[in-house]
Amino acid sequence: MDPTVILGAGLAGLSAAHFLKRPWRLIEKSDRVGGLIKTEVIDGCYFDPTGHWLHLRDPEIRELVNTRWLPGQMVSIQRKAAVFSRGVFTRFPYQVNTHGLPPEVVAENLVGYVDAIYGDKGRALRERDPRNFEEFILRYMGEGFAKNFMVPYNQKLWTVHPRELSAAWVGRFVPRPSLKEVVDGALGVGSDALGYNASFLYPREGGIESLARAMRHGLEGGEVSVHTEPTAIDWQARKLTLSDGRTLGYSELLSTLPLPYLVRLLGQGASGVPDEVRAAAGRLRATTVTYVCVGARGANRQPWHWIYLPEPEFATYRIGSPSAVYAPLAPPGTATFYVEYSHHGELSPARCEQLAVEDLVRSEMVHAAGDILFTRAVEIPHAYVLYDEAYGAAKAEILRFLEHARILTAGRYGQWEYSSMEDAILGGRACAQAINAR
Ligand SMILES: O=c1ccn([C@@H]2O[C@H](COP(=O)(O)OP(=O)(O)O[C@H]3O[C@@H]([C@H](O)CO)[C@H](O)[C@H]3O)[C@@H](O)[C@H]2O)c(=O)[nH]1
Repeated sequence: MDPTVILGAGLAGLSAAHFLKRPWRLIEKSDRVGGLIKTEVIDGCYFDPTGHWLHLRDPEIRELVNTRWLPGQMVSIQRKAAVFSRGVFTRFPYQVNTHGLPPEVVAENLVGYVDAIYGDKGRALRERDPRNFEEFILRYMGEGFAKNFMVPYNQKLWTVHPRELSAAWVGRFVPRPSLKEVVDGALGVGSDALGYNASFLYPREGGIESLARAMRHGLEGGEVSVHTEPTAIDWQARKLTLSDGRTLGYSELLSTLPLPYLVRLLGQGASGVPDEVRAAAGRLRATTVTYVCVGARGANRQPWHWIYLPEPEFATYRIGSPSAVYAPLAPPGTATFYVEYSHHGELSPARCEQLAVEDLVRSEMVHAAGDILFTRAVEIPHAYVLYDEAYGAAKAEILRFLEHARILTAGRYGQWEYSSMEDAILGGRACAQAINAR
């Protein structure tokens, strides 16, 4: 019998292989498994593709990570994140930590919040569901928070105005503060533990890629092929053509590849895809993120694990510091950073490296440009999926066809969604369980 074929050996693909109870074949284009769970070492400094901190909620996944995949090798870290705005650092999340900002900004945020939640001004929005992300912000935070943080920050992150996005992705990721939290935060007596990532896990050694390596090491019942990718999928014949020219039959197919790319592969197979599915794939959009890995002379000047930069004077939306999160990620006397740039179309690596140096110095994360030891820009092609007007219907059209073609998808790219590492592991598990039950 042909194996279950899994396309892509990121977390979702590795997880599916782990949970499958039938023979499987895992196909990965790159030279190693992990997808974005990849750690590069530059001059003794460890860099993941931006922040890859594990927040685990599912008991089975927590148990697997802590006792099977990386037993005794995870460190637990309390988040220290901040916002840099109006020349001061305030703690993350902005909406419950405004103490320290200029008083007129604090007042604008507070008055806007009270108006939105209790006042006449917010009544219309309170009486219906938000039609877009801007309305969500205004409904749950008010005009001050919108103007002073949420709109400018999210515009940079998503590359489009929040009114062009729905709020379908916000879930646990965007805190909706209570009055007490907002007031406590304005007075500087709030809790530091709000939000989904108040604490997180990270491997003691080897960066986040250790997790992918450990998952691969524990796999049984199948075969991993790296340096291999499909060039066409014939869904009626249940066959893939591979980059080396061979064909591979499958009994079940699970794809974790970016959804538009999967549609293209199906279009290149003998069975083809309907025009409307191809058109739907063309309507799916995502941002590209270029992050710049930076090493700087001297210890970290700031304690922050990462900072958010809402103001347009900074081209970056967020700067993170692996060495601040976990000191062994850099040699003693070196501070490391990832500086993130979101864009559509061309933004050259050289330009990002130049911007990163300017942004690091102006945000006071690094003392002077002369302290920079190295910069290296890396591009993530589909970093954040855009939940724009086309998103819901286009994705539904594609998923309907995939169901008809009996192809499952999982993961941030396979499901074309905004989600966490744990969500990818859970998605892989759900698909494996569905296949096991067939
Ligand atoms: O003060 C703030 C800052 C941001 N937001 C909103 O929260 C949304 C989510 O932000 P974040 O958690 O940073 O999003 P992301 O999915 O990119 O998070 C990954 O990166 C790390 C870490 O944040 C940086 O390394 C995190 O652990 C990962 O899951 C954001 O879109 C803002 O709209 C806010 O409400 N208040």
